[in-house]
Amino acid sequence: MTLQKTPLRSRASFTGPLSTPASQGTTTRSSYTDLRPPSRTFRTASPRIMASSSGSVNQQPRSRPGSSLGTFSSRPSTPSFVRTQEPYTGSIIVSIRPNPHTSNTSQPSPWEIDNSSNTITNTNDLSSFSFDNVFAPDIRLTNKEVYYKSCSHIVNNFMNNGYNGTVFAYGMTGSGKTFSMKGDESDPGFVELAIGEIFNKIENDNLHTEYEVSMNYLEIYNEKIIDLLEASTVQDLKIRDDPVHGTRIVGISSPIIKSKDQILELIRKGDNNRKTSATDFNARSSRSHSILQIRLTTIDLIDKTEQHATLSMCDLAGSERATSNLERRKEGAFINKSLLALSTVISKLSQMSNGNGANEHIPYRDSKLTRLLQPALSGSSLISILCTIHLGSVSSNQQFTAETYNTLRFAARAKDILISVERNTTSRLSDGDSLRLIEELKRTIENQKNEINILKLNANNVPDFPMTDNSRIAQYEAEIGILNEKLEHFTRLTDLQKTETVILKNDTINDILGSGTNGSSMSMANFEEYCKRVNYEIEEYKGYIEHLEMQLKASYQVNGIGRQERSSKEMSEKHFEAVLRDQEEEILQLKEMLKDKDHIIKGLTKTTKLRRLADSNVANITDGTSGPKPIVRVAVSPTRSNKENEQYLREFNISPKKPKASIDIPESQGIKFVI
Ligand SMILES: Nc1ncnc2c1ncn2[C@@H]1O[C@H](COP(=O)(O)OP(=O)(O)OP(=O)(O)O)[C@@H](O)[C@H]1O
Repeated sequence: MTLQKTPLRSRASFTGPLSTPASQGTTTRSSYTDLRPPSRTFRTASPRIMASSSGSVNQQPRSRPGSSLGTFSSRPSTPSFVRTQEPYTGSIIVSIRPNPHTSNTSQPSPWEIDNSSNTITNTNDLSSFSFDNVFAPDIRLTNKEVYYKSCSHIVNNFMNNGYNGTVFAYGMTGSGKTFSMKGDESDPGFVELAIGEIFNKIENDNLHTEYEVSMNYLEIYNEKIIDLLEASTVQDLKIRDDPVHGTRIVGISSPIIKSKDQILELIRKGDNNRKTSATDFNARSSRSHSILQIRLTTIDLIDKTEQHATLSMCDLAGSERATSNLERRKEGAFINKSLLALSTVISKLSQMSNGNGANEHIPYRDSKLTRLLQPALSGSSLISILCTIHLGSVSSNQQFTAETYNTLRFAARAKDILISVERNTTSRLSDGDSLRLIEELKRTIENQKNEINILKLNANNVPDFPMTDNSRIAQYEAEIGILNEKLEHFTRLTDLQKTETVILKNDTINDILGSGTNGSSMSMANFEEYCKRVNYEIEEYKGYIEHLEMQLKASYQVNGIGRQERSSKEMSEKHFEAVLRDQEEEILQLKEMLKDKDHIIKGLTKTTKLRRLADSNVANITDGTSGPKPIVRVAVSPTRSNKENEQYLREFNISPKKPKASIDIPESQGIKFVI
C-alpha cells in the first residue's frame, strides 16, 4: 500500500466552492478564499477584553500605538479543515494555551486574550493574532476541554477515516507542553485521551472490522534518535524513507498492542527513560523531543480490505536562552537548533502557501525533528499544533514577552500553511492474507474458548499463588502424561476383560446361564457393572485429557510457541527485506557520491589542462625573466544538484596574488577559471 502524498497547495489554487465545513461547529463558507484573513493589518483600536488568570474578563479601552510588530496579525479563526469529499483541505489547527501559573493576577499582563474571537493581542504595540483556539489562563481549564477543541477531531479522522494525524506541543520551556500532552492522574493529557478514544472504538466496534495496533516511542536528544522502549543501550537510530509511512526508523521496537493498559504501561516506561533536568523555568524540563507513533491497521472482513494510518504525538523540548550550566547549554543548543529548523520549514511552507517561492527547497533534512515530521508537514497528515505560552506580567521577566512573541509568530506562520491531505488508500487483502486472517480469527476464538474454560476451572479451584505460564504448561504436561498412562492402563484392562467376556460368552457363560445358578448370574451382573464403570471412567479421563490439551494449546498460543516457526520465518523474511532496502538506499547514496566525484575529477582534469594552457600563455605575455608571474585561480563550483559538493571546492593559487584575466568555462562543467 502506498501513502498518497499531496503537495501543499498555494492559496490561489483554492477557488472552487466547497460543500460543508468541518464538523467542528464552524460556519459555512462559500469558497476557500473566504478562509483567508482579510489582510495582514493592524487591528483598529477598540475596547479590549482582557482575560485574567482566573478566566474572567475585563473591558479595557486602549489606543493603538504605531508599531512595526503589528504586522504579525495572523489568519483569523477559521475552520481548520474544510471537507469537500476528499482530500481534506484547509489549514493546520493552531491553538494557544497559556500556563496559568505564570500569569500574575495582581499585575496586568502585556497580553490580552479574547476568548470569543480566539484572539491574543499585545497591549504595547497592539499586534494581534487570531487562531482556532486561544484559551484563557484558567487553572480550572482541563486537558480534556483543550483536547476536545483542538485535537479530538484529528484522532477521530485517524480512527474512522484512515487519515494520518499529527499533534504537537510547541512553546518555551515550562509553558505547559508536557502538562498538556501527558497530564497527570487527575487530569489526563492528550496522549491518554487519544488512546482512550482509540481503544473505546476498537472494543465497541462491529464484528466485521479487525484492528491491529502497534506503537513506537522515541526521543531526539542532542540530535540522536533514541528508542524510549529500549533505552538500556545508547543509540542513534537512522531514519529512512518508507513507501507506506513516509519515514521509518531502522531498528526501533514496535510492539503489537492488545489493550489500553498495555500501551499506557509502555508509555510510562518510555517516559521514565526520557531525559529531563531542572532549568531556570522548569524543575522537570524535558531536554528532548519525544515522539509517540501509534500505527493502526483496520481490516474490513466483509470487503477484505485493509487500511493503515499513523497518529504521531510529539512533545517538543522547550526553547531556552543560554544558561550557566554547561550540559544544559549543550542540550539547549541542540534543542534551539532543531526548533529553528522546524520554524524555518514552517516559514517556507507558509510562504509557499501564500504563493511565494513555489519551488523553493524545504530544508527538512536540517534536523532529525523536521526529517521525522517531513511526511506530516508535506501533506500526508492532518495536523494540530498546541502552542503553550507564558503570559507573564508587564514587570516580569522580559524573556517571557520575547519568547511568547516567538511562539505566536511560529503559530501564525503555521496557521498560514494550507494543506490538502488524502486519506490513506485501502488495499485488497490477497487470498493468502484472507487465509491468514481466518486462521488468526479461528485461533482467537479457540483462545477465547480456552480462556473461558480456564476461568471456569479456576473459579472452582483458585490456586494459592499465581502461576507463571511456564509452570502452568509444565503442570499440564505432567498431568496429561499421567492421565495418558492411566488411560492406556484402563484400555488394556478393558481389552482384557472384553476378551474374557468373549471367552466366557463362547464357552462357559452359556453353560453357566443355562445351568441357571444364582452365583453365576450374580458374578455376570457384577462383571457387567464393573465394565460399565471402567468405560465411564475412560470417557471421563478422555474428556479431561482433551480439556488439558486445549489448555496446553492455549498456553502455547499465548506464548507464541505454536507460531514460532512460521513467525520466525516471516520475521527473517521481513528483516531480510528491510536490510535489503537499507542497502539499496546506501548503494544509491554511494552512487550519488560517486557521480559527484566523477564530476569533480572531470573538472580537475580540465582545470589542469587549462592551467597548462594558461602557464604557456603567461610565459608568452611576460618577458619570461624578471616580471611578476600571474595568478591562476581555479574554483570547482558545486554542482547544482548536490550542495554537499561544497567540501570539494578547490582553489589553486599560483603567485603572485593579482589576477589579470579570466577564462570562464561553461557552468555545466562545474569549473570557473580565473587568471
Ligand atoms: N495549563 C496548566 N495547568 C496547570 N498546570 C500547568 C499548566 N501548564 C503547565 N503547568 C505546570 O507548569 C509546570 C511546567 O509545565 P511543563 O513541564 O508541562 O512545561 P513544558 O513546556 O513541558 O516545559 P519543558 O519544555 O521545559 O519540558 C508544571 O509544573 C505543570 O504542572
